[in-house]
Amino acid sequence: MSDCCVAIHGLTFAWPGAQQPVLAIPQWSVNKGERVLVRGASGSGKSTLLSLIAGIHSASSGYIKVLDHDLSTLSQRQRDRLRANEIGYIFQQFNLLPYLSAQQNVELAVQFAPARRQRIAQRGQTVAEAATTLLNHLGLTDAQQQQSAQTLSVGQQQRVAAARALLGAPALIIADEPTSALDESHRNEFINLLFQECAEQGSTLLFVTHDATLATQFPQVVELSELNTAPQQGEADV
Ligand SMILES: Nc1ncnc2c1ncn2[C@@H]1O[C@H](COP(=O)(O)OP(=O)(O)OP(=O)(O)O)[C@@H](O)[C@H]1O
Repeated sequence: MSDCCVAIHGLTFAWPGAQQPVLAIPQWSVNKGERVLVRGASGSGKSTLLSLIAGIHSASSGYIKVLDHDLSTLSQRQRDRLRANEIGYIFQQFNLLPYLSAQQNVELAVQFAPARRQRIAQRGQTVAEAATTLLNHLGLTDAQQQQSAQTLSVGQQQRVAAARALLGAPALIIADEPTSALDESHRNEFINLLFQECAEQGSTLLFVTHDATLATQFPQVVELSELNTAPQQGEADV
């Protein structure tokens, strides 16, 4: 096993029907345990890049390796399994199930992820205990953990989404602009908690945002425009 968590080589990706690729990344890698911020303007392809790394969409050419697995050689089922076991995804809109409690939302993360359940068992915890531990660390009270997700504040929902991504220590945590709805102090506090939890369980963090002010929080910052050689919107006809 190499030190690489994500390795990209000669990647291009065009949406069906598009004349130009939205992404063309000759080379990029993220090592295990790193905390990387990818910054890019709205519409520059950040979410698209994350969906390719997560194996939700497939590259048009080139390869993406996640934990040494070349995604292009895996079947859809194998990609789904790799994503379930090794990638925790924090979505921009959190994607919580509104009528389930915070605790139930978190526990759902490992329902189809045997490797994540196994890592929890190896720590001597049940899934419910591990979910409670994470929600406690992320600052939700016992009462809040039993509330339905729809009755929580945006900041609390965001912490539930983070706990769901972290449960069972996936190798890679992907965060797609999860702080856009927060004020600066809550945003910084959330990022620090995320760093602590990733460090504790050895997860790599890949965080994308359009917000340049977040750069000071991260040990590594990458501008998507420096990775991506595809013509950006408005450049194609120049
Ligand atoms: N499902 C899709 N089908 C076709 N085009 C898409 C699809 N999703 C995104 N795009 C296009 O791909 C480009 C990049 O979109 P993407 O959502 O990856 O950008 P982003 O940097 O994440 O933007 P934002 O910061 O606003 O979320 C945009 O031009 C967008 O219109």
